[in-house]
Amino acid sequence: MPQLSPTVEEHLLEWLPAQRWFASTTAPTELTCVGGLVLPDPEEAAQLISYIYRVDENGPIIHVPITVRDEQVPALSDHLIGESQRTSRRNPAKKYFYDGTADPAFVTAWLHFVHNADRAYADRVLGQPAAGFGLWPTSAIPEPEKLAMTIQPGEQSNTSVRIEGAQEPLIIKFFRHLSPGNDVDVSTGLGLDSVRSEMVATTYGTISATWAPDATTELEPVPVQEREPEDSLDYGFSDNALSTGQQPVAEVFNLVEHFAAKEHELVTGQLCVLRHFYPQAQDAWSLGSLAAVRGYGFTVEADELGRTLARLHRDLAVAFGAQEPDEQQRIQLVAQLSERLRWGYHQAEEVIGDHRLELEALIAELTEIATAPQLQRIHSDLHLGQIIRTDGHHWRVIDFEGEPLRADSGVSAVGYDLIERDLAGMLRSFDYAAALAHRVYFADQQNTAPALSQTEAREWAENCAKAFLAGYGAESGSDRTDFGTGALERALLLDKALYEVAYELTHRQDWVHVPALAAQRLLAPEGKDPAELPTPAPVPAAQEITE
Ligand SMILES: Nc1ncnc2c1ncn2[C@@H]1O[C@H](COP(=O)(O)OP(=O)(O)O)[C@@H](O)[C@H]1O
Ligand SMILES: O=P(O)(O)O[C@H]1O[C@H](CO)[C@@H](O[C@H]2O[C@H](CO)[C@@H](O)[C@H](O)[C@H]2O)[C@H](O)[C@H]1O
Repeated sequence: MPQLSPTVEEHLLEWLPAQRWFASTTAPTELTCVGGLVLPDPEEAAQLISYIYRVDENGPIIHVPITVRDEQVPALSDHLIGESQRTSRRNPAKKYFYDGTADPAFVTAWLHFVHNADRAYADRVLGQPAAGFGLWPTSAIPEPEKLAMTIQPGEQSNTSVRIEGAQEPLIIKFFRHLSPGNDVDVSTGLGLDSVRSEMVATTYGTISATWAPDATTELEPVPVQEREPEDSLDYGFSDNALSTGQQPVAEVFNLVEHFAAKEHELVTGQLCVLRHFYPQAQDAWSLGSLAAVRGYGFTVEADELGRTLARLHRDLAVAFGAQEPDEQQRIQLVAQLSERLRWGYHQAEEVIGDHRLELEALIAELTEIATAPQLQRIHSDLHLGQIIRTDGHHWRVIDFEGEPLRADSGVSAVGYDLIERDLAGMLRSFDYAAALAHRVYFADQQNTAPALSQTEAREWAENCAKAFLAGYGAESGSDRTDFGTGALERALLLDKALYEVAYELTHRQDWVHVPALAAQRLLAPEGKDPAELPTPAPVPAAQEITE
């Protein structure tokens, strides 16, 4: 059997570190295929493969859709993963590997798999349409040539693809880092849809898949090394085992046998979520940071954002329930928060300096809290970038996946979490927008835009925070004006700031000073003016602002 040289994995080991979503500080050395899906290409122009890989021996499980083509596609040149040569002397043709999320052939096949509620590999991979998507006529999904699709730009943890030209605009988020169990982004969207919440974009479906996370033997889901021309089948891909029922389970994909043999090692999770897309949407980070950089106020919007969050919390409580924590839950909650604080502090100490005593004093205060607030499903990684303004005036919340650096995010040890965590997330975000404005000011004193001095930046963030809390209070009927004064709220603000330091150390080192300064302030010894604390090094380069 001819092989391809380099192999797809060799290409991916080079390609992955350059992908924003891959987010690893160390280069991967090994990829083990632990699951996947081969989709049929009706035009038979490409092999459409969704690989599920384990990175290195114990690394993350990642999802990598690719297409394999015989010829280069100029329109996809920015998404070429690599090209390989067949090792066959008789037919040394080339193969081109593309990022499947950028290839209309792949995306169309993916949409059909969800829409048709297709099944593969003895039902271990399932297309699951929701909210009537399965009732759309097949013709509502355009042919690949007519599919207008764009990969969402920006700093995403996954890969989101906007689709226009279908019956309705859609957005598919291809999850990149997979976790077993019900994906919290998918389940939250479905739960909110079930109570007809207007705070989110309608969820249209998902694909569930099974993989063997600890597989020691490489699965061979995809014979990228095609058969010799004289073999009875050219590729073997056209007869893969999808629910179309035309073909028997293909021997080309050994997942079924592997699954049967190693049932105990299998886990199931989701590969994507499909939702309604709002083409004119603007996210609150773009709007807020632009306002800050221009020196405009943002309090009207901040008030609306507060009201939006209150409505979201109300709908989440209706969809998933809420409860007053009992004594055992209170203890568990404090223990979990303390653990998170220590984790964050450990990550951040090098940047923020020694504040161990203040941290332990805060943790001691936490244990004194007699009653904890209500627990319910929350957003859990809320910031300005997670709220979009649609239809000119309606705010909706997106991306319920939790904090990407935490495995337990979104659903705490007690099942639910504190709404105050979301409030803290938003206050931190106003601080970031203000810091961006100060950074532009600082980086370019000649800047014609009226960006903010440090004092003005603080004021801008404080005004936004006040308006946001007032909006939240008005809509929810609970006064939040003194948010941030109690131990629990200070702990949640600190928890977020420490997490952000860890996040920035991994992703954007030139932002680290923003949460680091906030953490220093939150940990400032009582009576000590935070301004006296050491200020992290200034950032020379201005962040590009897009309107
Ligand atoms: N339904 C939607 N309509 C319009 N834009 C959206 C929608 N969902 C997401 N977006 C945009 O796509 C981007 C990526 O979505 P998000 O769910 O935050 O992905 P990630 O988990 O990769 O960060 C967001 O910044 C947002 O601007
Ligand atoms: O949107 P994600 O789920 O990928 O969230 C992660 O990335 C965010 C940055 O894109 C990060 O947010 C931090 O930076 C924002 C400005 O870019 C700021 O508004 C947020 O307040 C700040 O936390 C988020 O923490 C991280 O989980």
